[in-house]
Amino acid sequence: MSALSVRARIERRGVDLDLDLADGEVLAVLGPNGAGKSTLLSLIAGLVRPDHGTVMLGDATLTDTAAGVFVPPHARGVALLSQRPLLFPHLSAAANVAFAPRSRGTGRAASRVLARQWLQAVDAEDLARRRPARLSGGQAQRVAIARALAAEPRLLLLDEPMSALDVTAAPVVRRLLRTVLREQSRTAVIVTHDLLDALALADRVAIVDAGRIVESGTVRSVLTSPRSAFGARIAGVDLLAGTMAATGSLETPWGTTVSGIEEPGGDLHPGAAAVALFRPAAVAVHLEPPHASPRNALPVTIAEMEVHGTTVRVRGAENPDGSAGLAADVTAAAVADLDLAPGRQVYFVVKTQEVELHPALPAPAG
Ligand SMILES: Nc1ncnc2c1ncn2[C@@H]1O[C@H](COP(=O)(O)OP(=O)(O)OP(=O)(O)O)[C@@H](O)[C@H]1O
Repeated sequence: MSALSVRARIERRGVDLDLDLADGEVLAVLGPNGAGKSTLLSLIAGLVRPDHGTVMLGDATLTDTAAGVFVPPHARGVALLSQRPLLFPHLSAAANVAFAPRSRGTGRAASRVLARQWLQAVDAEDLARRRPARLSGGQAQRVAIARALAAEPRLLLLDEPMSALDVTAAPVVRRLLRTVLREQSRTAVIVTHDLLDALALADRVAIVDAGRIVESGTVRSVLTSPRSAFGARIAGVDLLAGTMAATGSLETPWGTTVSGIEEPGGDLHPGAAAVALFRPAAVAVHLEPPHASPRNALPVTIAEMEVHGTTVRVRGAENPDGSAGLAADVTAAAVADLDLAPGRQVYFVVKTQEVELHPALPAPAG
């Protein structure tokens, strides 16, 4: 049985989500703005009702539209930590933390003891008497984490918990969350824009795009072998999506053919949805297509160029399907020799054996 299972559709938000989480698993949810990441958390926390669907926490049904079940947020056993620590301004840090056990019916004295323990666990004991107005962003977030944990949730939801913190406070809170999530084997879903969070905190990554989970896997697999445009962008690899035209050959919706090496056992029959992946460092930039060689020559209009140390990343304009333009890493000398500049038409040349072909999820209908 899954620790968490979500199948939920909300028409007006264009969201149709399907997700399972194992006990003790930490899932990082990444995706572009407006993709539906916060909506996913709201569905689990009970802040939003789906039009159709279910949310199960272990064997407890939290939402079931068909059966008319909707457990209110406070009774779900789920704690939500948001970007800004929503502490009660009129209560001290200790009283804020004690509020969680108090509202579950724990006595005043016992709640106070628990609050002290949780503040200790987040290294914020010395802040116990302070009101939120006198806490820094990082300190307030630590207190908010203590309060979330003091509620003894079965599931922790984190909505960009580091995004409102400055550069010195973010690593401290990230480290603290890592300790909390790992040592206590918490089950958690963390929405983030920051790949570092996924690397530091999560076992698995799910990528949400346009209201759907378009990719899910271990942090490593998504970074080394992404299947979605967003996954490719965060992994820093080039990705072209299309369908298999023949063995070892993918065709994009705009008619570009890319040859590559098929994933063994990938079952890439002609017509199958697939992605071609290659590294920007494997791309050479030419002014003319090289003839008669087993290479791909992809026509690209240069959109921008960025210097990274001794290499220059040449980024092509967006692909006709709206996906991110291809990137090539070339030497500064090559940029000078070829007189590369934004607006120039060039060919990105990449050897067949540098291109991996993998099965992809078909594009969502509608
Ligand atoms: N309260 C709301 N009422 C109606 N629609 C909403 C509401 N909140 C979000 N939406 C819509 O639902 C979709 C998903 O938004 P959501 O906030 O879940 O995305 P997100 O991935 O969290 O984005 P971001 O990274 O910008 O926070 C968007 O189309 C958005 O406009």
